Amino acid sequence: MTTSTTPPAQPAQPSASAVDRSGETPAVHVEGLWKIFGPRADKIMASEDSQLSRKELQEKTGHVVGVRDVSFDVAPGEVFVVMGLSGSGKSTLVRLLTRLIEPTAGVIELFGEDITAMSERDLLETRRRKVSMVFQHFGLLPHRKVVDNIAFGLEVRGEHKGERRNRAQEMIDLVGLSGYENNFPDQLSGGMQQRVGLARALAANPEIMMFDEPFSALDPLIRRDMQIEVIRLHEEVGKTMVFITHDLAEALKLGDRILIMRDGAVVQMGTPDEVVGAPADDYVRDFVSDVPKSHVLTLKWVMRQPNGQELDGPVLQSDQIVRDAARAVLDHHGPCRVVEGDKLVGVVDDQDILRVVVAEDED
Ligand SMILES: Nc1ncnc2c1ncn2[C@@H]1O[C@H](COP(=O)(O)OP(=O)(O)OP(=O)(O)O)[C@@H](O)[C@H]1O
Repeated sequence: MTTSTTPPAQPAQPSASAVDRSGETPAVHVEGLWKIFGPRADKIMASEDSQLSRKELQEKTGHVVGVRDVSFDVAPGEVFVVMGLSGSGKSTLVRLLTRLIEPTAGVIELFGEDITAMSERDLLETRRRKVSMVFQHFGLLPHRKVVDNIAFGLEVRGEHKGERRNRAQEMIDLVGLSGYENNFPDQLSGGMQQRVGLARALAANPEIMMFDEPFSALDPLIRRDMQIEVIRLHEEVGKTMVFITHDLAEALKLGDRILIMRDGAVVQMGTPDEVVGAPADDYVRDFVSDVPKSHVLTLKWVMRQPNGQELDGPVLQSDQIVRDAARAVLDHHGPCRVVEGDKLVGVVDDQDILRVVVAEDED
C-alpha cells in the first residue's frame, strides 16, 4: 500500500541528520560498536565467528551478540530514539554509551571525549556531570522526600544544601510538582513518580539525557501526558536526548530521528517520515503498517515534478506534514507549489493529498 506515497520527484533517502549542524562536534559519536556477552568475547570478535547470526553464534559458542557493528551520530539538541522489539539490543546500546556495560569493540565519544579510553575516575565524573538517566522503574529513594530525591545527584556532587534546594525547587516547578515537595515517593501516582525521575535527571543540568523505556509501566493516558511533557521540556531546556522505546508511535512522536534495531544491528536510521515513507525491510514495514501516514509523511513524499503549468495559490514547504497542509491544498482546487527554502521542488494537488489519506484508510 505504499506505492502511492513514494515520492516520484526525488526519493528522500535517510539524511545525515534531521538537525543539520554540520561541522559541530556531535553530542554522541558511535562507530563500529560491538557487545558480545560471554567469557571469550574478545576472541570471538577477532574470529570469523563474529559474522555468524546471533542464533548461530549462540548455538555454536554460547555467546550472545547484544550490539552488532552499530554506528551513528547524535547532534547537540537532537532527540534520538532507539527502537526495536524486546531483545533487539536497545538497553545494551544505551548502557554502552556511558560504559555501564563495557564494549567489546568500537568507538564511543560524548561531545568529542573518547569514553572508551577514560579512566574509571573520569568516567564516573562524566556520568555524574554530563549524563542523566531516566529509567522505567523510577529508582527513587523511598525514604527521601520528593525534594531530596531530586537533589540527590547534587548532594553526591558535593553541592551546598542551599544551592541544592533551590535547584530542586526550580525543577519541581518545571515538571509541575509544586506542592508535593515533602511527599514520599509511595504517596505519588506512577506518573508523578516519573515526573520526579525527570526532575532529578534535569537537576544535574546534564548535557545528555538518556531515557530507557521510561513510560512503559504507565497507563496509556498518563503515558501520553508524559510524552507531551518530554516534548515541552525539550523545547524549554533543549537538551540532547537519547530515548529508548519499543513503541513506534512514541518514537514517531518524540524523535527527530529514529534508529531501528533487530538482533543487535541497525535495520534503519532516519527521520520519522523516512521510516514511514520508505521502510527498509519487512520488519520495519510491519512496525509502520498501522501508522496514519498523513500524520507523519511530509509533502516531499507526495509531491510531483512541476510540468510547466501556470502556478498560483499557496506556497508550501516540503517538510510540512501532509495533514497540516491538506486544508490549504484542498481549498485551492489546483496544483500548489512546494518549495525548499525559496526553491521550487514540486507541486501537490488534492489528488496527491487524498491518495495518502485513502491509503491510510485502506491500511
Ligand atoms: N548480561 C547479559 N548476558 C548475556 N546476554 C545478555 C546480557 N544482557 C543482555 N543480553 C542479551 O542481549 C540481547 C539484547 O538485550 P537488550 O536488553 O539490550 O535488549 P532490549 O532491546 O533492550 O530488550 P528489552 O526491550 O526486552 O529490554 C538479548 O538477547 C539479551 O538476552
